[in-house]
Amino acid sequence: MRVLVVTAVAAEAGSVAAGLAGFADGSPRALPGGYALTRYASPASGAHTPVVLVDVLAAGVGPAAAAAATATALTAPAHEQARALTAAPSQAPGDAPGTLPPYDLVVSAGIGGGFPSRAPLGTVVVADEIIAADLGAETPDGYLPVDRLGFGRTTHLPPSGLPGRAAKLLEAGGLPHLVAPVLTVSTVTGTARRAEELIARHPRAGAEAMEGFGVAEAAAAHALPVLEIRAVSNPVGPRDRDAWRIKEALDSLRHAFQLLTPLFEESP
Ligand SMILES: O=C(O)c1cccc(C(=O)CC[C@H]2O[C@@H](n3cnc4c(=O)[nH]cnc43)[C@H](O)[C@@H]2O)c1
Repeated sequence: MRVLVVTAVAAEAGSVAAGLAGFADGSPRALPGGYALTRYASPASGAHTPVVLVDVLAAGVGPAAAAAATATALTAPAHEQARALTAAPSQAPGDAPGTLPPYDLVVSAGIGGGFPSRAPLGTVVVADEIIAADLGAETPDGYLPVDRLGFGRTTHLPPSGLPGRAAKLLEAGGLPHLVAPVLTVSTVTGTARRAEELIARHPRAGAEAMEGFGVAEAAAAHALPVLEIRAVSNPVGPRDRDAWRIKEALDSLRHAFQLLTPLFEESP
């Protein structure tokens, strides 16, 4: 299994990496465009245990940065192979030194805002839908998402069963969690009115964050399955910076990845 985990910032990438207990830490790899990812490899614990490679990438904040960095990471094998073939034309692409492998699963991970009645601080929300919640048009009759305008889509679905398998692992580890839609927004919610609007449109939503849909768009362009994992750092609602619990959320994120590693040994 080869997994690409995309976070927004280095602190989130650090929590993901710290959760990959027992994994060997590879050196950072430079990608085109100035991106860098770090590879972690599971220990080979037996002849029949597949080695899991997890690449962790800090992509920047927001859906556009997330999509750009994820797409770059997903096309890097082609870049790397082309470069290796130019250097040594007789070499088969799969054997090229420095070749980055393709991936089996892409995961958007980080902290996020939780809708307080269902995802209080510290809860880990596993997305069963990844929804672009502000990609559309305002009209006198209300908001219209882009798909209702006849363009593109606003929802990506993880493979059926995968969020449930993730939830079982979190349950077994005693980590508070919820399987629910995660909204992707370009503007962090800062009023009760906006939070109510979002809930009216997406009554099952558990959390909001700023990258999931961008990561999912890039994964979909490469026909790869996607998952989103968010550890709640603050409530969605009126802006209150004193209410942020970033350190605790980063710790929940670390714990979540510690518990989720068996998921990466199965195919999605
Ligand atoms: O200035 C504020 O009021 C404010 C409130 C919450 C978060 C921010 C950020 O700039 C963090 C963006 C960063 O973290 C994720 N995140 C965390 N909480 C939320 C949230 O409530 N809504 C949306 N995104 C959130 C996000 O994915 C970004 O990577 C500022």
